[in-house]
Amino acid sequence: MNEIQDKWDEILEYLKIEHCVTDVSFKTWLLPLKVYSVDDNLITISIDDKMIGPDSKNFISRKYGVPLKVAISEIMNHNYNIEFVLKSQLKPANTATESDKKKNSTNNNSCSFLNPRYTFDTFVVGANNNLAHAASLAVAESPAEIYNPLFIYGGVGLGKTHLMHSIAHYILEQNPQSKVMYVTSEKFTNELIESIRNVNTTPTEFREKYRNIDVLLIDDIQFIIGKESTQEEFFHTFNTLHESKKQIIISSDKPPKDILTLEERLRSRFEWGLTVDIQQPDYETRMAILKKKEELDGLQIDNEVMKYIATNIKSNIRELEGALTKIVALSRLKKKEVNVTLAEEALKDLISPEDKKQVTPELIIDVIAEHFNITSADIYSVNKSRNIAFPRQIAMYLSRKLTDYSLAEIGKLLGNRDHTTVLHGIDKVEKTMKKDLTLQNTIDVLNKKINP
Ligand SMILES: Nc1ncnc2c1ncn2[C@@H]1O[C@H](COP(=O)(O)OP(=O)(O)OP(=O)(O)O)[C@@H](O)[C@H]1O
Repeated sequence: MNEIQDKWDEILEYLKIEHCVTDVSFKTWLLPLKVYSVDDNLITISIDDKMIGPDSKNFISRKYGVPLKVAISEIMNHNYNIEFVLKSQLKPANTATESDKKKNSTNNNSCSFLNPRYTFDTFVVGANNNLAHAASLAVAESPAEIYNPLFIYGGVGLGKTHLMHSIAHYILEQNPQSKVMYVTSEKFTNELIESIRNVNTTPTEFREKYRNIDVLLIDDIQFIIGKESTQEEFFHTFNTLHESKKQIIISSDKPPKDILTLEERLRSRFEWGLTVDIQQPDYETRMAILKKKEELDGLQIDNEVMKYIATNIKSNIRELEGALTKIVALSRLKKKEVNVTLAEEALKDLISPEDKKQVTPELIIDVIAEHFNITSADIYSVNKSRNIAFPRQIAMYLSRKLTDYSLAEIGKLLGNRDHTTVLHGIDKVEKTMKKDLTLQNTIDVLNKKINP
């Protein structure tokens, strides 16, 4: 096992060169593969399905199964059989290799969550985002030298987080020692609240964590609006980092001048560097983004279907990508080929004539799933593990608060549960919120995401 693990990077590198795998595909498909176990002649390889989706297993074994076997045999001088398993189906204790564990412990304070798919290579540049892209790349190449802070703003789902993660990946690739911290403003607020209450950390530790770094990326700053102590703390964090010539990158849904309730001293600081925006993509860019997703997901979709999606979904790239995923899922479910008729059926709820989004439990569930980094299917399922059960209870609570659905209807939607289960879920969230300020903050953020 150890021998194979030691040579794993070499095996992947061999495969990359021998099969002319592009950098993007290599990062997306091969780097997340880890040796889980070696039993006699069988190597079990885990796939990080949370990062690249459960469908990736078929694709990876079809496309890379044989080349990987050959690469192992070349480097190890021995023939092994291989099998792929999804990481989510493994016991947590077994999933991390020793080197993973080491990496996690040393990187604890930096980028605990960076999506490996969000890199400059996978970011499609169009007229709507070329300035934001160029500024982000410039900052990634020369942190704290040109634009400090870099302030990126734009509407929902237009690529702000993707660009921020790209900057973080790039800086870490160039300089792995660099202390890069990516955080949402919600997490920043929650950690501050916890530190004030001495839960998990103290105020001094909190300050040290955020002030002793080289690069701070703070996403969705609009969620600290109206939170006075968070604004105050962030003001001091900003000053300390800026004075010591550390790079700060901020994202928001609006430019600083339009964030009306933002304290003046923070607003003026946000405008010290460069402010760039991301607009809605034009038709050509939407097509290019769909093509990129098709390539990354190993799909082959009829061009007419791509045109149908790009013509009808204009304002949100997350929805554009989601539309493609929905069509593919429906085609698999119904065992029908992907064509425009199927696309019309799959997207009938998404493409509404008034183009006005209604708040429904389904929308609430999608937002919650994305927020907690689980899937909507998890929330609908019968899975009772805590990391899913609690977001499900939040879905019950918000569905009741924000829609006209009855307890029974919400229960039916959420895995055919009884109305008393829903009532219990709502009660649990309400009671927890009374004593837990971080949950109050999270619910507040979710509310704003659902009703931007
Ligand atoms: N130019 C692009 N090229 C490729 N993919 C993109 C591009 N812009 C956005 N995406 C994809 O669209 C999805 C949504 O993007 P992202 O999460 O970065 O948006 P956001 O602006 O941060 O949204 P929010 O306002 O909800 O925080 C992601 O899957 C991202 O990879």
